Amino acid sequence: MSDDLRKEVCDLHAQLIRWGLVTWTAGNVSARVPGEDLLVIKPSGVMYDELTPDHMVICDLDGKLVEGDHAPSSDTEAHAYVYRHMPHVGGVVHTHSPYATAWAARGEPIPCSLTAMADEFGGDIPVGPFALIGSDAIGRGIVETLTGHRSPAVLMRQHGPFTIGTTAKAAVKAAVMCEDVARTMHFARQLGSVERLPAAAVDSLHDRYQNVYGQHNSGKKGAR
Ligand SMILES: O=C(CO)[C@@H](O)[C@@H](O)COP(=O)(O)O
Repeated sequence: MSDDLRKEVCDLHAQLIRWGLVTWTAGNVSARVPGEDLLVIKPSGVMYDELTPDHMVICDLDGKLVEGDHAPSSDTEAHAYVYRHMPHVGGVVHTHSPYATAWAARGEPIPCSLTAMADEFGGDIPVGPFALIGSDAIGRGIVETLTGHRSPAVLMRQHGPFTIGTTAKAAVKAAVMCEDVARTMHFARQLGSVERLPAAAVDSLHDRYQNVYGQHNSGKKGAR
């Protein structure tokens, strides 16, 4: 198990704090261990400013602890279920970011009315079913909702956002962008009615952003 992956997952937890996506110990980030039926995730209930790479625990894809001195995150089984059923997913994130969680509290999908939503989500951000914590029920809801959907984010009803990505960094980015558009759409809705973008525009914007935007063609590393 590479210590690099433990450090990467630990550092990504700091991004949840940086972008205001979590309070106290809420939220979690995991990464699939390449080539292994394993995942790396934070320990349950440990303060973010205490987290170190050594705190990160390794679990199998049934959510069972394989390596580590701490009990794994409460959401480990949910993350594990996603990895078992969505082979392209390399990272899963859960937050309680306030604006996205307010949409989840109402059980209302965020309508795709912004070019930024078309770029990152390829359409609305959908709502998944309410599910109790501590089993794979949340994972089932994530997979049911996101399978066949372009969005990397799902608002689990009356709970909060979960995001997926080909890497843990991509899943964190989706969580950051989910909260950003949730906030903007909240203000837009407060001040007036909103209209979805035309489907053809959403397709064009999503394709450009996913395949052209940034340094795709320069061979240079970009933020992505
Ligand atoms: O919302 C939940 C569980 O889904 C919180 O308990 C979660 O955000 C944080 O739990 P952990 O500290 O990762 O066990």
